[in-house]
Amino acid sequence: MLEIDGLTRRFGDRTAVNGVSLRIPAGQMVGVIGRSGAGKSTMLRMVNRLTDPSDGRIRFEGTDVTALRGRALRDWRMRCAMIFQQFNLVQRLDVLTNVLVGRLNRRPVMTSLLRMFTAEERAMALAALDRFDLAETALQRADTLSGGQQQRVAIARAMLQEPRIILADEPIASLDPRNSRIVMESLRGVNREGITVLVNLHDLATARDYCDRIVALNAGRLVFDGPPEHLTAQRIREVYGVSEEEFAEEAAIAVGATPRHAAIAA
Ligand SMILES: Nc1ncnc2c1ncn2[C@@H]1O[C@H](COP(=O)(O)OP(=O)(O)OP(=O)(O)O)[C@@H](O)[C@H]1O
Repeated sequence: MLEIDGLTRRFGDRTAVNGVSLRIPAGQMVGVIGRSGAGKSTMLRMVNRLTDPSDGRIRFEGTDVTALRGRALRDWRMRCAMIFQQFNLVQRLDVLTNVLVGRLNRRPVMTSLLRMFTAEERAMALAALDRFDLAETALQRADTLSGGQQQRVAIARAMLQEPRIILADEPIASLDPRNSRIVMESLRGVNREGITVLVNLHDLATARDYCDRIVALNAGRLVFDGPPEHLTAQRIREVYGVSEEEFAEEAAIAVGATPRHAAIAA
């Protein structure tokens, strides 16, 4: 269980996340939605402690994540893998090594990359690539892969961390509809193994299609928390004061993506 209580983050006089409380049982797939600047990224980054909260508490299975320091904080970050919109692969390294990077935080010093990994770890990395249909790309440089393939490599890398939670910040915003589907299916696949997934999405339809639960933020506050079927077009209008289409367009422009309905029409 991930417990978030009164989580708040201020940047100067701006409150990016404002008193958010959530209980997320292990194994849930939670979609986080909201307009640009609503605080979605800040919330995810606080869970992983890339950003420190100004107030409030995060607990995971009884451990106070907000108080972790040093080694314990590094261990938490390993258990709580992040996936980003821009994949964050090391472009000049091959795909296999990029996946093995998921094991690196277990090691004190970075020396020669490949020699540091055991045969067992390399087998794990290959199995992860194979699972996402990427085994044949293992020895290619990362920058020769398509965006969708790179994002799947990022998911494979996250899996090598043996995470309990995956935090995905707009993982499909740079992808076309087909690759978006493949990546969302990959995330759903790992979720079905019992890994909790929190995924920021600008596209409501995707959130509805893939998530068990939707959490909506508006100006840092939690304004909706429930199953996808409760997030009706009318509810969107009540919460955000705009139609679902306007919401989608605005959010897509903010993350530099194409709204799904526009992409399909194109
Ligand atoms: N490091 C920072 N310094 C100052 N302000 C910040 C910082 N990070 C975020 N903010 C501000 O906090 C608010 C929430 O930003 P955040 O990126 O979390 O929103 P978001 O919902 O993820 O938006 P988007 O979908 O546009 O990425 C915004 O007003 C943003 O400008």
